[in-house]
Amino acid sequence: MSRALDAPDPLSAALEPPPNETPAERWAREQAEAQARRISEQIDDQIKAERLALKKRKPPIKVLLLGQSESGKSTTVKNFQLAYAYSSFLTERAAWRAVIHLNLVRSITSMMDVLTKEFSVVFPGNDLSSPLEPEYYDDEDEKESIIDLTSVRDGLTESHRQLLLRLQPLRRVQRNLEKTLGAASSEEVHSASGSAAPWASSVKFRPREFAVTSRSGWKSALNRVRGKGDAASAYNEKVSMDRSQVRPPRRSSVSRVSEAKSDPDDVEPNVEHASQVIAACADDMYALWMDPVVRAVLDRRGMRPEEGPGFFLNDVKRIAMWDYQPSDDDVVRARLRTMGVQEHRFIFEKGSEAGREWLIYDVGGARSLRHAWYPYFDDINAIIFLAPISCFDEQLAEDRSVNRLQDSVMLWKAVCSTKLLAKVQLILFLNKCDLLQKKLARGVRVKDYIPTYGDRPNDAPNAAKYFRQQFRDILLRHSPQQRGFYSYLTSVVDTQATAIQVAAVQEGIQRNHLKDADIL
Ligand SMILES: Nc1nc2c(ncn2[C@@H]2O[C@H](COP(=O)(O)OP(=O)(O)OP(=O)(O)O)[C@@H](O)[C@H]2O)c(=O)[nH]1
Ligand SMILES: [Mg+2]
Repeated sequence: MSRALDAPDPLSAALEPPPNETPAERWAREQAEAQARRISEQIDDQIKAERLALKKRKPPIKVLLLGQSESGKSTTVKNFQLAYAYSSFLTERAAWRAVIHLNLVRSITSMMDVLTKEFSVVFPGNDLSSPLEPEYYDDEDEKESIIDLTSVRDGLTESHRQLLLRLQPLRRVQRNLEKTLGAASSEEVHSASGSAAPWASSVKFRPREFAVTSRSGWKSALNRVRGKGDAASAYNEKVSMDRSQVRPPRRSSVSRVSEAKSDPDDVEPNVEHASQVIAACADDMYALWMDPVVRAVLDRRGMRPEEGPGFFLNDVKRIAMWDYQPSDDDVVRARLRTMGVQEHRFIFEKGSEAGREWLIYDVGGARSLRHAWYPYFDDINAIIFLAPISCFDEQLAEDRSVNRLQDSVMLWKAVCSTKLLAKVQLILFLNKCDLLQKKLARGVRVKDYIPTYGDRPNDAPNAAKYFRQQFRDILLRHSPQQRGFYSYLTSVVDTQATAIQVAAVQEGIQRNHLKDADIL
């Protein structure tokens, strides 16, 4: 035992200063040791602070946007982006150009479809067939539809027929843009539409079981065209000097546009080519939209592009320009369908909630996509439910036997009565008030579609009040436990008015969340 104590301790031996250390060496060694100690203490402090911050970190507030297709959910997300994440809004803005071009072209081709039906086949293949060379057209379908335009009716004249002929290349542009942007750009409705609220009629749904979240949101569609917009504007700058010489797409100009296509090996349809054709068709698109005879035909057929999604015809000249860059308002009004469930992150930079993260989930509203909602119900703080109240006289695209307002009401009732959502704050946006106003002003009567409306005045304030009351009654009657009714009359394409409402909603959700967390 005494021998063991007498033996040199290997640890202290290792820490001992070297033998024969000079005073200068000793000073240097002690300085180095002090510095090492300081660094080690700093690291310890940092680790402690990080641990503390992790403990204190506020959990994100999660908000789910619900409502039928075209109710305005994604447009509401854009309003949140404008208010709280403007830099990410700006980053995406240029990429919306292709979507806006597609929206514009689709309005024109839908009008062309209606007008084409107005011409009947009287003399197929006679002298009135297309004045343009057959090889001008890109494919057989286009040739067929042209040859059918052989007579005139209802005030439509030969000049209208010529206009339609010159606009034919837009059909190919539409197909190419749809192909480039992917499934979200299509408004195609699948026949197997499903019920209003699939989770309410089935017991097989379990929270989070099938959750598939795309963090990128509409970015996946926009990313396909990102960068190409920049290339397009560079190219457009180059050719804009020559713009006065570019005629509407008669054979010569279209072939010139085709030649302008970047690379013969590039088999991908591309947005640059689309914008060349669109620019070349600008005057004809404008002429078609402004033509009183055409408007009368559309009116008779009950077609109102100005009340539909992605309406840009009033801005055709600006949007069809070579160097067009979307404005904030253009982006808000652009229509791109949501597929699946998309997550948007916001981090608040100012105020007492600085650093708080918000997750906003935007869902696809078509009936066939609603089964994907349920997995998000178990872990959510608030739901913003969008009910477009201008749709009282319209049918669901996915099931023509169902009135759109009726579908919203069924959906609201299902959301209110879902037990899993009993404690979730519900905020109702009675949306598209601007369209409601226009519709009633042109004489559409609510009571013709909603008999219970009775003889109340047929104006927007009274109709909105009545609809609000109906939604309120459902919430009170069907909620599993008592909860407040928060509602807003909105037109979410009006970014100024919506900014105020979005701020109120954000504050309301936050207050409710803090109250729940027993902080207030
Ligand atoms: N005039 C008018 N148009 C609106 C309003 N809200 C939305 N829109 C337009 O309606 C179209 C559809 O809006 P979205 O926000 O894409 O609809 P959504 O609910 O996300 O639709 P899905 O993604 O299919 O579920 C867009 O073109 C919007 O610009 C509104 O209050 N007034
Ligand atoms: Mg959407």
